[in-house]
Amino acid sequence: MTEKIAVLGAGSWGTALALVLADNRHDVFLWTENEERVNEINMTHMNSRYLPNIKLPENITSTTSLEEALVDVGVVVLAVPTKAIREVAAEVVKAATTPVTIVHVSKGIEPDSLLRISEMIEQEIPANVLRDVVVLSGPSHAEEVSLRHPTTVTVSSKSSEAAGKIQDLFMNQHFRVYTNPDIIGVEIGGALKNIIALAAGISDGIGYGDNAKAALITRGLAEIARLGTKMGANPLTFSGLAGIGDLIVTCTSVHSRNWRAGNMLGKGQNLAEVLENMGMVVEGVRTTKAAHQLSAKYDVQMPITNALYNILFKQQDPKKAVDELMARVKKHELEDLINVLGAKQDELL
Ligand SMILES: NC(=O)c1ccc[n+]([C@@H]2O[C@H](COP(=O)([O-])OP(=O)(O)OC[C@H]3O[C@@H](n4cnc5c(N)ncnc54)[C@H](O)[C@@H]3O)[C@@H](O)[C@H]2O)c1
Ligand SMILES: O=P(O)(O)OC[C@H](O)CO
Repeated sequence: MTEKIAVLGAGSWGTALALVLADNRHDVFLWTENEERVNEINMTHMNSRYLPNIKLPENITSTTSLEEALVDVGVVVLAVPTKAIREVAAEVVKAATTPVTIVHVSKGIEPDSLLRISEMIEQEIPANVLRDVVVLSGPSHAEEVSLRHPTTVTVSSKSSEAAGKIQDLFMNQHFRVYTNPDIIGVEIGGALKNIIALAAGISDGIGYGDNAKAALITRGLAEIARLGTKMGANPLTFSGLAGIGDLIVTCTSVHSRNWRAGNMLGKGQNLAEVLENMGMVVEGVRTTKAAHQLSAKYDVQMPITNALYNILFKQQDPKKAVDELMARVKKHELEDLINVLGAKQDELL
C-alpha cells in the first residue's frame, strides 16, 4: 500500500532514501530549509549539491514547509546530522497533525549526555506525538543507493511491529532490509564505526598499507563490541550489518566522508581545514568526543578511540599516535572476545 512519507533533510542520505521510498511508489515529501534546493528538486528532479547526475523520481516533492511535509503523515524519516536531531525533533512536535513513527537514519552519540539518537528523540517528542522510534543503519553510501546498486541495511526498534512496517516500506529489489531487535547494538555500531573510519583514513593518508587498515578494522570492532556490550547490546549485532558490515564499507570506500576526512588529516591538514573542505557532515569527529567520555564512564579500554581523540583534540601527531598504539603492553587476542561473550576465561583461553 502506498502512503505519504516525510523525509526531513535533503542532504545525501535523505535524498537517497527519498529515492528508495519513491521507487516503492510512496508519495515522498522531502523537507529542507534551503529554498534553492527545493526549487531545483521540484523543477529539475535533481539535487546536484549532494547527489550529482542522479535523476530523482517525480513522486518526490520538496518543500521548505514542515507543516506541508507533515500533514496527515504517519512515518517521518529524520535524515539530519546528530547535532541537529533535537532541533528538528522539536519542530516535528509543533507541526505533526497525527502521532508519528520516527525512522532515524543518523549515526552518532550526543557528547556529554552520552545518549543514543533514539533516546534523544524520546526526550524531545512526547508520547502522545511519538508512536515509535525505528533506527535504520548498515553499510549504505548514498552515492551507491541512488545508483540502485545492491545495498543491505538493518532496522531496529523497541516495537517489532514498527520495525516490520519500516522494513516493508523500504524493501525493494535493490535495497534489502533486515530486522534486528537490538536497538542499542545497531545504534552503537553505526555511530562508532565512524571513529574507526577516520582512523583508517589517517592510516592511508600517512601512507600505511592494507595490513594497518585490516588491523584497525579488526581491533576497532573489538573495542566497539567491548563498549557496546557493556552498554547492553547483543554482542552478535557487531558481527552483522550494523557492526562489521558498516565498518568495512566506511573504512574502505572512497565515498566515505569519515575516511576522506581522516585521509586529509593523515596527509597533514589540520581539523578545521579538513571540515571546511568537506562541506558535508563528518559524524566521527563529535562521536570521538562522546566515545572517549563513554569509555571513561563504562571503564572500557578503547585504545584506537583514545588515539583518535588525542589526534583530533590534543593535536597529537598521527604517526606518533600509531607508534604509541603499537607499543602498548602485550595482550592475548581473545581476551576481549571472551569478555564480550561473557564466557568463562579458564575454559577458553
Ligand atoms: N551520506 C550517506 O551515505 C549516509 C549513509 C548512512 C547514514 N548517514 C547518516 O545520515 C546523517 C545525515 O548525513 P548526510 O550524509 O545526509 O549529511 P549531509 O551533510 O549530506 O546533509 C545533511 C542535511 O541536514 C541538513 N541540516 C543540517 N543541520 C540542520 C538543522 N539544524 N536543521 C535542519 N536541517 C539541517 C542540511 O541542510 C542537509 O540537508 C548522518 O548522521 C550520517 O552519518 C549518511
Ligand atoms: O560517508 P560516511 O563516512 O558518513 O558513512 C556513510 C554511511 O554511514 C556508510 O554506511
